[in-house]
Amino acid sequence: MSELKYLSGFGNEFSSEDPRCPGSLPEGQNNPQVCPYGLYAEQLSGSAFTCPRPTNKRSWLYRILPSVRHKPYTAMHCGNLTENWDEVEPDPNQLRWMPFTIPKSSEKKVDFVTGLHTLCGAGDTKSRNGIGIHMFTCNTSMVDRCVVLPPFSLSVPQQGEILITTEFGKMMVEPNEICVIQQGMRFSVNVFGETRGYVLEVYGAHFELPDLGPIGANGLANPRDFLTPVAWYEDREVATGYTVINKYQGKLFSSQQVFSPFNVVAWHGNYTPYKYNLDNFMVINCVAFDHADPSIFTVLTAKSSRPGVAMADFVIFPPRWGVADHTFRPPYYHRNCMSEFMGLIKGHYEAKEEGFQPGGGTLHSTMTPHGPDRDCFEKSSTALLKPERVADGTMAFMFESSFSMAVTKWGLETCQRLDKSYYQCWEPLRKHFDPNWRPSKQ
Ligand SMILES: O=C(O)Cc1cc(O)ccc1O
Ligand SMILES: [Fe+2]
Repeated sequence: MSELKYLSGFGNEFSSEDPRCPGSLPEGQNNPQVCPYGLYAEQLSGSAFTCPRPTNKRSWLYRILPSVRHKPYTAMHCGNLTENWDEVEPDPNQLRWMPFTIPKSSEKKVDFVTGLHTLCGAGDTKSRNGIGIHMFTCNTSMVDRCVVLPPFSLSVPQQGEILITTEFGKMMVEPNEICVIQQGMRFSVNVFGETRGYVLEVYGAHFELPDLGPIGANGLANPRDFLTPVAWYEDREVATGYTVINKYQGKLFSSQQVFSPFNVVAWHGNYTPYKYNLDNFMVINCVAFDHADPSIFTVLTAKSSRPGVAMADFVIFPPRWGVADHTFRPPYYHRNCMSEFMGLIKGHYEAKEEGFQPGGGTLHSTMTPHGPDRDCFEKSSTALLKPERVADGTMAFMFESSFSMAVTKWGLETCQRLDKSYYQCWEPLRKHFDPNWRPSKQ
């Protein structure tokens, strides 16, 4: 496959034409009486028409046939995808999952949609307030089918690259990259072997770059490093039927059409899919003493209506220097009013060298205590505090959410990956309290 091209920037007003059709973007207006090349104009609105300019998102697609040319939707089997948060009793325990099992293609062919499994979440898509966290484990490309999700979804491939064909063009997303497919965008996923990753769905808010405050104009995830695909179309008739899968109010529906939906010859607008390579994150961290909160590592945030409170933040723990003086450097022990789901793309996580593996996960729910295991505590309390590389060759991440999430039956039982011994990593923590301790005289 030849190198794919991308447009750089975050939330820009982009425009793109498939080079096979020069002049396919109408000039000076969105709705000419007749579009160039006999295309149909279609608007994709990602925000209410009336949103203030900074949050108004829409794109115009110029396509061979409009999306509306399809047979009625019919309900389809949802597999392990759910939005039912009452399947099992609430569980406030610290939860850890071993790497989620990827089906062997010799045994069962599973594509991206069939391979989506809901792990935890909260809220509902009807009121557009909530989130869902899913794992995808698959081994086969989607053939003549695509999917459209109502929420905004952020995908984190962990094993195997994924080629995502969208109405805006194609994106190759490798482990250590993430991609965002926005509400209502149709996409199809090609894989090249056994593939696994994480998906965060946010029901009602766009992902934004966090404000930088006193950091200044640059840093963290820089806008220019976000990449949007360029227009690519196929004029392909599919006599046997092309299936468009629509996730609607938490359930899957399918509809048939006789042509590929990737028939957009040109488009313009500020509502697009995009990808981002986590190596481009400009890390800010403590250079004197104490442990800064992980919000300094926020790549993207989906804000709630409460100032400073996210429906979900996407936070990473990238390779960096640890230099803090007279400080316990690893994550502190804590209880958080936010929920913390963590995944691991590669390597290991500093607070737990063992047990938390790439392709697995942890959930520390609202106010559930957690922190370093015994080994980490003992080592870091006595370590010589010289400048040290932290997390080299690793990439852990966190979906941090203000929702108190429910875990699904699949997550607690069916997947059979729950590590029942997780709590034991804190059992060996012992007392160091010494009532006779006195400050040493300088
Ligand atoms: O729980 C965790 O491991 C994530 C985390 C990391 C950190 O550096 C500080 C707080 C925090 O929740
Ligand atoms: Fe935490």
